[in-house]
Amino acid sequence: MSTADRSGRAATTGDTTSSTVSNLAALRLVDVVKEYPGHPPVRALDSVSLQIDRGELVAIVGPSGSGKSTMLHVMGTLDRPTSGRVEIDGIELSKLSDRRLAAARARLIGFVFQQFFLLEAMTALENVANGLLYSGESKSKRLPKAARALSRVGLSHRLHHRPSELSGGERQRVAIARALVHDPAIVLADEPTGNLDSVSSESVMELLYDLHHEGRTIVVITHDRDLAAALPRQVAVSDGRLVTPSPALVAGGAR
Ligand SMILES: Nc1ncnc2c1ncn2[C@@H]1O[C@H](COP(=O)(O)OP(=O)(O)OP(=O)(O)O)[C@@H](O)[C@H]1O
Repeated sequence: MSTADRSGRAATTGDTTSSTVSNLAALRLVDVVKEYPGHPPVRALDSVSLQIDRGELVAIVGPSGSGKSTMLHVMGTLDRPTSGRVEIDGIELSKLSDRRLAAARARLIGFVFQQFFLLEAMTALENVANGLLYSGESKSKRLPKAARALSRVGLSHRLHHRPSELSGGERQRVAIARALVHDPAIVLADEPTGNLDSVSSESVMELLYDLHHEGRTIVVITHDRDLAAALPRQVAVSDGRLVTPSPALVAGGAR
């Protein structure tokens, strides 16, 4: 699906019939609870319902221990909720087998992490092409797509550099290219500027903003209130609950 196909929010925003809400939604959490076992168990997410529409750039913001990482793991299907539903691009993921879930995750979601998670033995081009491994495409198709993704993030002059030969900001751009190369329904970025100096942070956030203007759906998880305040929508988390209700939920859209 093209980037343009993935977006298209503006035309129907405000119409909250359930079919329209589903068509608009890149991601929906419905009554999600996540408990970690223990004595007593820890309820890290407590009845969280949230809709993120296609083309949105959203900050999920909260202090340490509020449940942001747990939410990222549940949204990204890296961890299963104790109860509730997780839908991405209209597909309910909570009930899929582990094998199908891994395939859906690889197709639907792009991840960006604070620590970059690039492979040092590989060039930037190979690292980004790795984002297409699950697509089943041949290497001869993966490499030109990776080169285009690196060009999009301003790194066409660094294709054959290894991560250690790149600056922190450039490494994060490689990671963003890897997250985008398979045209995911949503990009989940966990503290994407957490390891960067202020200049690199600003330029990575500008890139995320540009990608949002091109129609990408991006969720930024952060503890940084200033960074969150600069994004078009903020969802605040406190003690595992949403402090700011999603507008779609207020309108009765997601239940
Ligand atoms: N594996 C686990 N087992 C038990 N409790 C956990 C586990 N992981 C997280 N928790 C608890 O769940 C709550 C939410 O943790 P989470 O890591 O999601 O918060 P966070 O907002 O991401 O914090 P930080 O910004 O410090 O990373 C915390 O009270 C934490 O102690």
